[in-house]
Amino acid sequence: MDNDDDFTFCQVSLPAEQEGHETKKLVSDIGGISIKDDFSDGNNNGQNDCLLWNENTSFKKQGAIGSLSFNVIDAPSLKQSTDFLRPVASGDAGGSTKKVREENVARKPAPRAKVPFEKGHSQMDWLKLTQTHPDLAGLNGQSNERLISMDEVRQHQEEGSRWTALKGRVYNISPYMRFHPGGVDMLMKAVGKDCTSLFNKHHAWVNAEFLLEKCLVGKLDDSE
Ligand code: HEM
Repeated sequence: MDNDDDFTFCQVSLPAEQEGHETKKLVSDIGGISIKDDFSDGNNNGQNDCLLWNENTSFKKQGAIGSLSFNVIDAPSLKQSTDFLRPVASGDAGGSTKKVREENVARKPAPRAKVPFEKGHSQMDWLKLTQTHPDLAGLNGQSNERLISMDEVRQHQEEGSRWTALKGRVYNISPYMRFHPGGVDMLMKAVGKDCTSLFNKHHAWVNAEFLLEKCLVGKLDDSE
């Protein structure tokens, strides 16, 4: 082989008389092996190391083949993280594999509700706009640190000045409308309101503070 990174998996059949014993042995060995996705660059204190398992997993052995590194871990330490694969308690031991498969089919993730973005309205286009537009929030020189009441948020629902409160901050989301991956209609539900719970319901992982930084008009006055 010219390149160490090239490898091929192939299925190998064993002679019939060995198959039962050997297969059992291989299955139990495979149960204890897991491939580690090694993104660590030595500067991140191993923060990216646990992409495939949680940090409670104990490593028995580490090694490398060419540029691929691997860890052998205790199968029991995986027990917790693979709990979702286990069948519901049942007296039927023989049917358990089938049940596991059926459960996995039943647990399809909910379909994504993303809408295709219009030309020139990708997330990358939005980031470019935030770097170049002088006043996305429409502040006209006002400070974006003033306290804003919910009452004032409710009054801003007009094109060009649609406000929402999110996690204690008030944003003018008008310029972001057509860039929102969930669509304009969804984002309209946030206008004139505190949209924190709606936001968290759909995508608590989204970093709105960063995305809407340039749309900030003030801090929500929660003294009401
Ligand atoms: C106000 C600030 C908001 C920001 C900055 C924002 C941003 C985003 C981003 C970045 C995505 C893509 C997420 C991903 O690819 O994983 C997204 C998707 C989405 N957003 Fe929002 N969003 C906001 C508010 C809302 C609100 C209030 C709703 C609901 C009423 C909503 C509904 C959705 C939906 C349905 C999707 C598609 C979900 C999916 O990808 O599965 N968003 N939003």
